Amino acid sequence: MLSSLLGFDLPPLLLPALVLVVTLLLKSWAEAPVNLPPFPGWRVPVVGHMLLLGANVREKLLEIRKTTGNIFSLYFGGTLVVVLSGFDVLKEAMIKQGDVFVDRPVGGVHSILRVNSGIIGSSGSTWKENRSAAFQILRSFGLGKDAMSQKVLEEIKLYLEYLENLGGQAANVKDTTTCATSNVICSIVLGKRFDYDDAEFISLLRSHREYITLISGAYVHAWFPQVKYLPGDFFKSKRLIQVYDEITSQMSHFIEKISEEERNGLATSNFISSYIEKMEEKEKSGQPTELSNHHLKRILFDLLVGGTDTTASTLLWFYLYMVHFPEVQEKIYEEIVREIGTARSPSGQDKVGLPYTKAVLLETQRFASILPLAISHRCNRETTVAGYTIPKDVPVLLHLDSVMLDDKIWDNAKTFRPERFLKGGKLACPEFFVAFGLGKRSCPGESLAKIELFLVSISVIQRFKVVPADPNNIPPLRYEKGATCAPLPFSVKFVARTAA
Ligand code: HEM
Repeated sequence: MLSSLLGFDLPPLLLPALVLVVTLLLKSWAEAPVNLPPFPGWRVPVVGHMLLLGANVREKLLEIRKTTGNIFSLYFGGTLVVVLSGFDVLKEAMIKQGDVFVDRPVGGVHSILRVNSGIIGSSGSTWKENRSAAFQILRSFGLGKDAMSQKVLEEIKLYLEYLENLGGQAANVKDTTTCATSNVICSIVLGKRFDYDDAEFISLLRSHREYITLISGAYVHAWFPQVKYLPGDFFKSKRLIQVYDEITSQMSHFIEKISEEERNGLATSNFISSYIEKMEEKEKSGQPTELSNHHLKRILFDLLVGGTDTTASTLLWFYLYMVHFPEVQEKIYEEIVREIGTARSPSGQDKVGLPYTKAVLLETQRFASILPLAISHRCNRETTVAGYTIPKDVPVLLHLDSVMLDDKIWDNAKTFRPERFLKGGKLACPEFFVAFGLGKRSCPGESLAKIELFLVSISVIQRFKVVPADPNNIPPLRYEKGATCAPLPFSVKFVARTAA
């Protein structure tokens, strides 16, 4: 009938396919809740807006913000997601309605990885009790106090020795820098550090990085979990689960080892023993508790993965910027010479001074914006933000990039200019600096990260000049894709200042 109307024959499957597409479109329109934040374009059946986002999601989201506004909706496959951009909208949601946006999404990738546990992946009372217990224990080990600077300085001594031994030769210091930052956490959590050439530990750290890279592509699994049943591993979902299992089994191994040392009276004081003690005390007293071995395993994962890669990536960006902006490096060195000199090593007490160096570190974090979408949240009841309705249980992305790289906030945001963090020679960090997130879930490791970044950077620049391996071929300012954006692998030289 249709063929005779058109005057030509339709391919046999075209008509049913057209009917299916139209039905899916009508169904998705009919189902869409009213007054949602606007969409940037058509929702394609099955894939939603995934094709619109393309391969460079980071650039695309910044572009969508320009055309669609500070709050917009997207469909990742069949899953509705809301993106919050710009400081005012983020503040309205994360600060003014902190309790509504405090939880993490459930389902999709979260259930595949069984991650509704520990700190980063949990919600509700599990999250509250475990985050509070973990950071209470970390504070008892000196987090946020001078004792922490001491631990960091012990590691820096060995890190500087390693750089010295490079003898000014070009090197990619990624593994060692990651190992050094991880050692600071390991010394508290496990009561021990690892040598920079410990192949097993380096392999564990590389697994962490692989996990961080793969998890950023995890939305494919979130909207289409069945991909794990497809032959092959095109979407890397099987590899993601494998890496996750490898890391968690390593965490179980750490717990078993410490428990055994504890039984044999050999354990030095550490986070694991303190957590188990806290958990047993609560159990004995009959108090209901969400502390458990299962959560402990995931907390170790959170602290080692969350606390290592972020700090190490920031330090790598710092080295890269020093090579790109040698005049900034020289100003840091002049400040170090003026305030500390070259005869003594930096100490925790120096953190009250060196405003220019601290401004450079803030600018490094702003410019690199290593967690462009933070970690996804969930709206736990229907609410309104910027006049739009966000339905209950919708995953919410915090578009930190939109704040850190906003020309309206930072004059000429795409230029590296540490002076923007100085006022009358003093450090001034405005509330728009959201590298550690904002609201109830903001980074609990901020004080540790800041002291590590500060002490490592001044210790390195006091002793070495960071120069390009090849002055005619400076490594580009490009990032590796992942949940955190580390710079692409690069080599530089650490030339001893006395020889420079
Ligand atoms: C430069 C270094 C770091 C940066 C830029 C950074 C940034 C962030 C950001 C943006 C979040 C997400 C906030 C949100 O969900 O809204 C976060 C969460 C978190 N960070 Fe950090 N972080 C750093 C270092 C650390 C360190 C050293 C530790 C460990 C001591 C740590 C532990 C955590 C944990 C456990 C969470 C999850 C908090 C929760 O879900 O309640 N981070 N961090």
